[in-house]
Amino acid sequence: PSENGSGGGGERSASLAGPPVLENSVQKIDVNPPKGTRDFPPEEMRLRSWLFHNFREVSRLFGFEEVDYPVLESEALFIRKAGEEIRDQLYCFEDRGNRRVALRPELTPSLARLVIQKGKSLSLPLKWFAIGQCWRYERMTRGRRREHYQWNMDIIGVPEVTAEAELISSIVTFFKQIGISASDVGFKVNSRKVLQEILRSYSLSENLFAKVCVIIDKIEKIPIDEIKKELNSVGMPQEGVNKLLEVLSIKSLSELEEILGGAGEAIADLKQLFSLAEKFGYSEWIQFDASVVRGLAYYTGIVFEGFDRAGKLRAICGGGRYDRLLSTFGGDDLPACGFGFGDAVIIELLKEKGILPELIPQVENIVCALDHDLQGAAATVATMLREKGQSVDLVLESKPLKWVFKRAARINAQRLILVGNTEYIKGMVSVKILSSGEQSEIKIDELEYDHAVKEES
Ligand SMILES: Nc1ccc(Br)nc1
Repeated sequence: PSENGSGGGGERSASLAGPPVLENSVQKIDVNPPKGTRDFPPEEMRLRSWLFHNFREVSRLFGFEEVDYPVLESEALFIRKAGEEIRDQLYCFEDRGNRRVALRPELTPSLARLVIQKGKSLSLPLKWFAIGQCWRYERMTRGRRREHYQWNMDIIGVPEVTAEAELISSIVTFFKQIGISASDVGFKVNSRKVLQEILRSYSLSENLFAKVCVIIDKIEKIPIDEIKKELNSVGMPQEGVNKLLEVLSIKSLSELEEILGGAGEAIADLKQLFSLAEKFGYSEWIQFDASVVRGLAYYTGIVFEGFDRAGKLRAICGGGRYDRLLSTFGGDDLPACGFGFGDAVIIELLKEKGILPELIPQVENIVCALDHDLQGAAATVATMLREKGQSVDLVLESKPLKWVFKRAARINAQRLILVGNTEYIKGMVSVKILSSGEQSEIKIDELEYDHAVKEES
């Protein structure tokens, strides 16, 4: 409540009438963020900024351009009928214009929408990256988060597996850049074309494909009998189910080749990817795993996921080829592949490994007037330093020196600059290097000051 009293009738001073009574005495609001969401106060924001800086640095190294889209999209962008969890948990609602809208659960459909919108004006290949907040509405029974930030990298217009190899290389680069090695994490790599070839060999219709992938993706989350039941329920005959489950347990490409024969695209793609991995220098990071299909309906080819070798955490990142997504929105198909990398599991991994970065607030100068009538001079000194690119925490009110030193230590200032009368009239300020304690008087113009400090009137 403000000191001049607020609420009905004339102004009242607090001293006369006791604490001000707010009109309709508003109930204290809940100061926590909405369920499943996070605030980012300075310490947490430093870690997030560090993570995003590393995402951006790798994206720059790979020549990707940054893009972004509205967090709010038409619900239609995410309505897929393959039984995905991401669909069941869509954060959707009807807006005041009676439009069905949703907070985006992922970024790829927005990318597809923008590519269709831009159409022929785009010169391929596109290499776009984004870091965006994504949402889900999950019953809080599981107490899981409802928002996270995802780094996405996508290559549009390249049908060759070189695109997937490049994307995995970018993630390897990111891991190495933050101190994670191939002994900490790996990538499980597969191709959905394996499944496609099996469905074809049982002359099962292609529209089973997405649903079967979504079911298989749950293979480590629900009992195998449930998996079989769901596969049967979407129309897979028992014989096909058994063959499928047999293929999922294959451990090597040569074994896969025996089962599928050497003519299929699945084997060719996977062989090319592993050969490229050799050339990129990240062979030790990847392994074939026939059971990996990922849970998004639109993947059509190579899929991969980053995992922690200790087996304690959920997938760190995941991605793959999605050559048919654009046509599901009425656009002309373009070859496409990409990945999503969330901001949560990676932090858990860094904590597990004990390699979270130590991020401290940093400011070069704290400037303080030693008495109130020098506040203007202090502002002038601060401005001069800032114009030279120096960061300054300017003390904005009269404070005892003890307070100033305490604040200087808390914000980790490198230099304390005191504007005091005796020095000031000589055009000087007192400078203390806080790490060494070394103190000296410096001419203000030697602080790279480019115009005379005008006498305070
Ligand atoms: N898709 C999605 C969105 C938000 C969170 Br938290 N997790 C997954």
